[in-house]
Amino acid sequence: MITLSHINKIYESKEESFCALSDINLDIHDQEILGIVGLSGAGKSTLVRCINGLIKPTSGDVIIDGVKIHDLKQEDLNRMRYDISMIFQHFNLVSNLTVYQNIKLALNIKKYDKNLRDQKVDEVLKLVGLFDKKNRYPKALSGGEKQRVGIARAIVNHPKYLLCDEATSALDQKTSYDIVNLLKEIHQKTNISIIFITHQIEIVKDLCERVVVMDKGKIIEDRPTKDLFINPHMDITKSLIKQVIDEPTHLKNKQYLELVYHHEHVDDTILSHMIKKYDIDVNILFAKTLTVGNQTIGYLYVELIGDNKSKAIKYLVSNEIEVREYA
Ligand SMILES: Nc1ncnc2c1ncn2[C@@H]1O[C@H](COP(=O)(O)OP(=O)(O)OP(=O)(O)O)[C@@H](O)[C@H]1O
Repeated sequence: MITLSHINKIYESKEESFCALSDINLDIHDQEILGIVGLSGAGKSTLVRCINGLIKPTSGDVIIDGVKIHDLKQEDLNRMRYDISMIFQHFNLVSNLTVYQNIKLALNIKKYDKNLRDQKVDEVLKLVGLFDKKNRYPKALSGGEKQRVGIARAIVNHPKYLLCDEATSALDQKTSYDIVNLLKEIHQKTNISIIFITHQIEIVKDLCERVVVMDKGKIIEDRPTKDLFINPHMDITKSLIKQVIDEPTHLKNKQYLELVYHHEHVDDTILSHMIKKYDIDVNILFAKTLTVGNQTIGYLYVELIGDNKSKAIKYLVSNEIEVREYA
């Protein structure tokens, strides 16, 4: 388990001091897939660099499997890093080495004999689907293939934790989802913990069981993914989710209600009951479903017209429909 306890990070320069992380407290459990989302500048990269020991927090502790990593000697910290691998937005491959050699580099830190090395590289190449391209150089690979090499290099030593820093941000949508599916497959086969840092909440929705939202160096929400999509508490989370729902322009500057259907056994006739019971007219503006993990959430955008509007809303809420008013 990784525990972050009261982490603060202040960047000091001659001109100013800037607080990039403020009292971060977080437990990352073994074998979980955790998403860390936030807008640019929220502090995500600083946080990930504290976790892998690349930067030292100004105060607070990073505790990995019971060990405070910033108290370790450099040699012990390096050994600890075998357990924490990382993949990057721009892949960080060595351009004058082949795919095979890039992956083999990661094995140089341990004393494997040549046969075992070849076997391990071949195993991960098959897992990421690049066995037939092992002798290519990075310039002859697509972005998605480069990231597959990055993933293969990161997992070849069987680390316990995989940190992904904006790992899909440089890829198109289809390739991003291919990488997400590959990470899911690796998680299933190896039980590695995955910490996925991104500004793309749509990626997190398919990959992660739990999501932490950061803003201005603080954690502002830490929730199971489905709960976050059903009932986001903070404005930043709401606006991130709205981007995924792709609200049409005709809703801008209009008063409307967002009805969120999430209960598995929600009764489909609730809306028509409400219309009859409270003599309400409903104008349906827009509808959308989102699949979060293996569950579907329905979003319905409506105007309610009638004298019993507030009673009608109470009726919807009592029937397990989340209702949010937008003006
Ligand atoms: N070395 C540094 N010196 C001073 N300020 C820094 C330094 N590194 C980062 N910052 C500041 O800390 C804040 C958080 O930066 P960080 O890179 O962690 O955010 P982020 O959420 O990863 O953003 P992005 O998604 O754009 O990479 C930013 O305001 C940034 O300007």
